[in-house]
Order: sequence, then C-alpha cells, then structure tokens
Amino acid sequence: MGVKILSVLGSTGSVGTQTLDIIAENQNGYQLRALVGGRNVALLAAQAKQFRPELTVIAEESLLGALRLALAGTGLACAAGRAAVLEAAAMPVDWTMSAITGVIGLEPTLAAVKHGGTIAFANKEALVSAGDVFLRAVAEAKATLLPVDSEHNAIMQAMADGNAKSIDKIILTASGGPFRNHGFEDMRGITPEAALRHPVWSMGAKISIDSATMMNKGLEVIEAARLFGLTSEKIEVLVHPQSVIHGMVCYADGSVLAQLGSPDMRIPIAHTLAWPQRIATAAPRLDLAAVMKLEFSAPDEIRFPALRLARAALEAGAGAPTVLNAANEIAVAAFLERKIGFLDIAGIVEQVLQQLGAPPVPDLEAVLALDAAARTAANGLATARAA
Ligand SMILES: NC(=O)C1=CN([C@@H]2O[C@H](COP(=O)(O)OP(=O)(O)OC[C@H]3O[C@@H](n4cnc5c(N)ncnc54)[C@H](OP(=O)(O)O)[C@@H]3O)[C@@H](O)[C@H]2O)C=CC1
Ligand SMILES: CC(=O)[C@@H](O)[C@H](O)COP(=O)(O)O
Ligand SMILES: [Mn+2]
Repeated sequence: MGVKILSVLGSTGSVGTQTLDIIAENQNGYQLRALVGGRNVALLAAQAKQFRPELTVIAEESLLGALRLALAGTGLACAAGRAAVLEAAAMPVDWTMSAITGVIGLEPTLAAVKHGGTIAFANKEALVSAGDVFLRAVAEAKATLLPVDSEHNAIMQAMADGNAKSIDKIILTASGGPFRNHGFEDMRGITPEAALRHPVWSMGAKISIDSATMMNKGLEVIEAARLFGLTSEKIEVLVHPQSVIHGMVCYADGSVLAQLGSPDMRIPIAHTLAWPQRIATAAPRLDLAAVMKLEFSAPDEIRFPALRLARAALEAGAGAPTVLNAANEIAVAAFLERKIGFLDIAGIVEQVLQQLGAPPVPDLEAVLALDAAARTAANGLATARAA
C-alpha cells in the first residue's frame, strides 16, 4: 500500500491531537496535506513544524500574523480565515479527520466530502443538524463515512458481518457522566468546573458538558439513526459507567455482538485511519480482571431531560434536530460563560424546540437558516435567564 494523504480539521483539539499522535507513531504510511486549527496558534505551529503539511490554516483571521511569525523560516505555507479553512478542507486527500466541534464544522466537512475520499467522522453536530442534506452529499460524492465517535465506531465494527437486515436493535453505552448519581435538584448549582470533570474520558469542553447533561447520548442516538438508517425504537441507550463496552448489535437470532476496549479515543481513530486494515496504537490494553465488574442500568430521562428531548426531535424529524443542536450549542456556551445554570441548558433547548418546531430543511441553505434562527432564540432565552 502507498502513502496515504491526509488532512486533519480541528487538529489542535482533543480528537485532532490524538489523531496526530497516531500518525506520528506510523510516520512511514502517512503524509499530511492540510492542518486546520481554530485559535491555538502555538500548538498549530508546533504541529505544522512536526508534520510539514502543504497548508496550515488558522480559522481566526486576526491570528494570521501570529501564525506567519511562528512559521517564519520554515518554508511552510499558511493562511487564516473561514475561506482558507474551506480551501484547506477541499484539497483532495485520501482521508480527512473531521474534528471541528459544532455546526461551524459542517461546511468544511462538506467541502472534504465533495472530493470523494474517506471522512473519519467525529463532528457529530454536523450530521445531527444537516441529516439528509449531509448524507445526500456523501452519496453524491461517493465518499466513505467512517464513524470515529466511540459508540458508532463500535457499532460499525459489530456490524461487520454484513447482516444489517437481521438487526433487532443496537445499544449505545453511556458513562452516565459526572452526575450519574445526582438527584435532579442537586444539579441546579453545578459549576462548569464540576461539569467538565468527566469520570472516564478526557475530551473538549463542549462534548464534556454534553456528557454531563447526557445531551451527548441524545445527539448520538440521532447520529446513529442517520449513520445506520435505524428508527429511534431500534436504538437503545444503556448506562455503563466503566465505558469498556462501547456499542452492541443485537441480531434476530438472539446473538449480541459487542466491541470492547479501554476507553481511549486512539482506538476508534486508528480504526478509521487504517480501515479496512488495522494498525497498532499505544492505547492501554483492556484488562478485564483489573476492571473486575461491568455495570449496566437504564438511563433516567427525568433527571436527564436532554436525552428525552433528543429522541423527541429525532421522532419529529425534518428540522427538529437542527433546532435541538443549535439551541444546545448556544446553551452550553452560555453555561460555560456562567450566564446560565446547568439545568437551564435542557430548559432552553426545550423552549426553542417548542418555539420553532420541525420546519422542513430541504437543502443546506435551509439548514443554516434554521440553525441561525434557533441560535437567536436560544441566545434570547439565555439572556433572559441570566437577568
Ligand atoms: N474528544 C473526544 O473524545 C470526542 C469528540 N467527539 C466529537 O469530535 C468533535 C471534536 O471534539 P473535541 O476534539 O473534543 O473538541 P475540542 O474542543 O478539543 O477541539 C475542537 C477543534 O476545533 C477547532 N475549531 C474551533 N472552532 C473552529 C473553527 N471556527 N474553524 C476551524 N476549527 C475550529 C479547535 O481549534 P482551537 O482549539 O485551536 O481553537 C479544535 O482544534 C466534536 O464534534 C465532538 O463531539 C466525538 C467523540 C469523542
Ligand atoms: C468517547 C466518546 O465517544 C464520547 O462521546 C463519550 O461517549 C462521552 O461519554 P458519555 O458516554 O458520558 O457521553
Ligand atoms: Mn461517543
């Protein structure tokens, strides 16, 4: 096999840096074409010096001077701003890591989809928000979408025997987050610091808050419905605090196929990078005797209403998931800025869903317009709750 040409969108984040760690361990097989970061110039410049991509882009336009300075004398090309992000994403490659957080990553991912390579797909918000529009673009470009999200990557692996028609249901596991055992009222005064302290995974801020509200699992139910063509009833969520089993597929004959591994994102990332082969990673080997016990329980949608709201949005269809996702992105940001409380996140999402409902989203323009309307509504509610 020849050298694989790669781009990493969101290279300075949690998924992005772990992706580059794996590439660094397997240097002979891979060559970087584009690296895209958001605002972290120092880390992006260090990555560019190490991996020497054709183009390095920082999304924040005002940081172009700082990036140029950091790369002075290296001979490395760099650029800044939204247009440059889209240009970098559109450069033809064999494999793109889509790891920008939020709907801001949708258009760069679609630019990558258009050249028809493999998309290692972490940016769940893009698929939740753009649904059919996104999947149509993938089909038209004959691109290959490989899920990086640990549960969906697990399901993909457990579906590998090709019997998709004989599936009764799939099971996505959930750690339960840092407040798994908290009462609803106990969650009222929770601080961003406490909510960011995930019991198992080390991740970026937005997904960590989503795990704490369990909106992450709600987004993942919608993500699974889109990726695997399943209805809500066929997607079960099971709380499993050890996060050793990532996903299970239950077949018509009673067989259940599961994927297990230490909770380490390098495992699913490496799976998508080498697919259909496998490569080694430095992730810790699973030692079940040391884990000792695996626990499971049903999720509580009363204490964690975000999960109920996400399912309702999936079942309502059309633009409801677009609204849910946009309102959640705004509410999470407002919580991290200490403008609203922890329980306000789901409260705002519910109110915005009631206001905007599920209008049709036939194309990208409609998705982006609805996303913008939901953000405006959520911002208004966050400001009112902050007052
Ligand atoms: N972390 C994890 O373990 C998992 C993450 N995911 C999903 O993967 C995605 C990434 O998550 P994670 O890595 O944790 O997030 P991080 O917040 O750690 O990283 C986000 C990345 O996006 C970049 N970025 C932010 N804004 C822009 C922009 N406008 N244009 C271009 N790049 C931008 C950031 O740049 P900078 O930091 O330089 O500002 C950073 O590189 C999310 O959708 C998440 O839900 C899914 C499963 C597991
Ligand atoms: C690693 C990964 O895939 C995350 O999405 C993880 O699932 C978050 O943990 P929760 O199960 O607590 O949402
Ligand atoms: Mn996940």
